[in-house]
Amino acid sequence: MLYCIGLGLSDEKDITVKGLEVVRRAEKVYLESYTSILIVAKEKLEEFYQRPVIIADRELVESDSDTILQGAISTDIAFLVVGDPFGATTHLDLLLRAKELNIPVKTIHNASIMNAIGACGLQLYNFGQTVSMVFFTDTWTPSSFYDKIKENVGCGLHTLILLDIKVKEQTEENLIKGRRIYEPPRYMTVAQCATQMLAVEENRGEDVYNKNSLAIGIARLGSDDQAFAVGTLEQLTCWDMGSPLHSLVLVGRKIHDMEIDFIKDFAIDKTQFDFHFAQNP
Ligand SMILES: C[S@@+](CC[C@H](N)C(=O)[O-])C[C@H]1O[C@@H](n2cnc3c(N)ncnc32)[C@H](O)[C@@H]1O
Repeated sequence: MLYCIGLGLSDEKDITVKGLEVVRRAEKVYLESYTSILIVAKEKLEEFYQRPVIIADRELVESDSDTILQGAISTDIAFLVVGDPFGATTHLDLLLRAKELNIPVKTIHNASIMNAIGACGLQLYNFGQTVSMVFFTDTWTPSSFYDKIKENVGCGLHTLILLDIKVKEQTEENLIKGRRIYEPPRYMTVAQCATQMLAVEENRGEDVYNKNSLAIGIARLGSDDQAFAVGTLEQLTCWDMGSPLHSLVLVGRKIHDMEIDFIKDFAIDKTQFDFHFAQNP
């Protein structure tokens, strides 16, 4: 059996009792390591689970999945995913391959950025499509997120923006020379996201949002030092929210008075909040 087990959002103790029971008896325990991270290192998980944990990078999960799946034909294999196994990235390719091999799959769910986001004070009912923001390069500034935000804004809905994670990146030179040397991991910040959003708005010039639009920066949701910062996109371009992971929510027009009262508490500048709120396009 292949068990896909959600680890929740913060540390080793977020795993459910059901999940922990499987981890303790599974033949092998893999940790998917490229779509999200916990605030603790793998060693901390191993100590708490009392089991060795094998890091599963993108290559192993997407191109070499049989290495994981062969074991699941006759034994129990635990595949750990930070957050919920079906929150954002769904690993459908792995599940389809398991199906082809007639391997039964069981999922043990957990909190995800997709549902815990309500902690920022905005109601899940009022969110539109979730979008992803990737790191722009000198030659690549994808803006497909913009059209989805435009649809959300058109309906007055909030937009959750998930931010890029780059692990095991290689320089052009190392890639060409086939060297397995990797750059340090990069996690997009709220400030980088706000900056890229404004650059795209300037290019498109459609005024879907602008520098006065209200947004909420979210950092390390679910951990003891989780942080929220409410401000205009312009304010957030230079707001430091500390260590990863970060997400950003663009606030929509459909907003209840209670949501307003709640988010006001996180305002970067409380004295300006009412003014900024009134200006929110
Ligand atoms: C692919 S998604 C997360 C999928 C994960 N399986 C889940 O259910 O939460 C990864 C992105 O979600 C956001 N994210 C995940 N956990 C977060 C957290 N604790 N605080 C803030 N943002 C988070 C970040 O933008 C991160 O780059």
